Amino acid sequence: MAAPCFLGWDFSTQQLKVIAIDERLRVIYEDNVHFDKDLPEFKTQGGAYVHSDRLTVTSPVLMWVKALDMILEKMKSSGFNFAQVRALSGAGQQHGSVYWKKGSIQTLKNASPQLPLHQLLKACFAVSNSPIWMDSSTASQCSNLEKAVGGAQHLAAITGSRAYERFTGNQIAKIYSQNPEAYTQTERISLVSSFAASLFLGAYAPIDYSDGSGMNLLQIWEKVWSASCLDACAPGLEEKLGSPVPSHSVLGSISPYYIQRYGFSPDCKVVAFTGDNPASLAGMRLQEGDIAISLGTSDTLFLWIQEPTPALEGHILCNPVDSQTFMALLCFKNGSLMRERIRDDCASGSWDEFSKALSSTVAGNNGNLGFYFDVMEITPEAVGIHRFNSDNQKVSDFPKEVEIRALIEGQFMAKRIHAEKLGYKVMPRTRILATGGASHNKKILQVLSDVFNAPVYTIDTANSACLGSAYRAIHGLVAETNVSLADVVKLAPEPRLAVTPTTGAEELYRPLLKRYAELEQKVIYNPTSCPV
Ligand SMILES: O=C(CO)[C@@H](O)[C@H](O)CF
Repeated sequence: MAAPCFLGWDFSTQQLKVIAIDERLRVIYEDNVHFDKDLPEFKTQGGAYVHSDRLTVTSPVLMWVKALDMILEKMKSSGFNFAQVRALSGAGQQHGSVYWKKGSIQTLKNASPQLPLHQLLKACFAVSNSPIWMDSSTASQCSNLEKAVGGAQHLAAITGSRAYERFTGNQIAKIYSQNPEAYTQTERISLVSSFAASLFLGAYAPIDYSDGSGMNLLQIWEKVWSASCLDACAPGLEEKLGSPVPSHSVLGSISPYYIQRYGFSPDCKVVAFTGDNPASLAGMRLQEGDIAISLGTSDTLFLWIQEPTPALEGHILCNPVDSQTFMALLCFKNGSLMRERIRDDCASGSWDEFSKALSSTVAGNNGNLGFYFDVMEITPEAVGIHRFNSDNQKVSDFPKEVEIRALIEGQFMAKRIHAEKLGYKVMPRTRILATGGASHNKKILQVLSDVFNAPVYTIDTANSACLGSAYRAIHGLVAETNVSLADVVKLAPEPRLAVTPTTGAEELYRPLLKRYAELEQKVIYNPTSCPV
């Protein structure tokens, strides 16, 4: 009898990833399908289409379906034994939404194992290009929603966030107003996470509390849909969403399609999928007092919170591993794509040269500060590139190595400033847990450690959302017996200490952080006049 294993999936912005772990939590298989490279027929950039208005951003839903076909075929041809999979769970980029056309439930349920999913489902989506988290085109829907519930702070108090353009309720409202026929033709609306779970379940999977907290629709305290928010977005929405469930829920057994086509066991359980960031929290085994930083397409900061106070900035979500507590999330849209653009422009596309530039410039960059937002930034709302010299004078450019340090110091000072605005205190026991592509670069992590004056740890794999999903697959099988995720993952590799703060870092960055916060007020996007 093959040793049992557990699968974790991550339907992220740029790729689909899978990780298999055994009962001792050792990684026994990893694979991915990169959307741009492996599915060139969709012609995406970074897995998405940035539309000509520079605000609308979508991804083709059939690309995600075809990526799953491809990765399962890669696993099959590599001889992966699907029969050993006891349970699977997964993650999806948050806020994105999928619109299942009327009648699709039958196609899902009766999928013929002779055909790949992308052929079976090609007529199942009322909206072929799903809005995703990088979209900033729903400002009018956001103001309508806030007005309907009594203002931004009220909406934050109910749903954990004020209205954000990328949040799903506002995206649904836009589709309802601009494409009413598609909305009428829609029998089910999924998040990317619950859409992915539906593919494995062969039925519509429910939205989990944690990813559902990223929609401006869920009352995060009672964990039910807010009627006033639903009504403000579109009619008949509750029926299209279905009821939300705790993130550790076992949704059922895997669909017969996978048993017949790939040899999965009929006993393989599907555990609710969740958002990529909540799954990362599980993958990094975040504890209270830690700050987790996911350095991915977007840079995301998140912390474990017992008693949140929702604010006009950042987000409070239901905690994916303990539905009695919460997590706080701060998203910085200009993350790895911004770092890659500066690497290309200032370090001839080489991370080695990029790192050398960080080594050759002094901490604090002689007072030069920069704000780097190629796309409309979320935290704060600002766009464009803004450089200031040590006298706070705006300058049009920096020498290449100064530009590189200004980018990295600016990105991390913004994170500390906005985390402390959420009421987070960097304390002596604070650990920074870094994951994502840039967490492999020690020079970048050294700047992070110095700006926060805290040690930085990394986990063995940058795929924390994937790993967290595999951990949650195991946890789902025992959660009803009140076993905590921490108990389930105690055999997992400990986070590894990567760097500690340079002596004097706190004194050096304290005045710079103050200047950065003041200058940030000057670059905030003000639609009535062009930013500074
Ligand atoms: O918008 C975000 C979180 O609010 C991003 O981190 C997406 O989840 C990335 F997929």
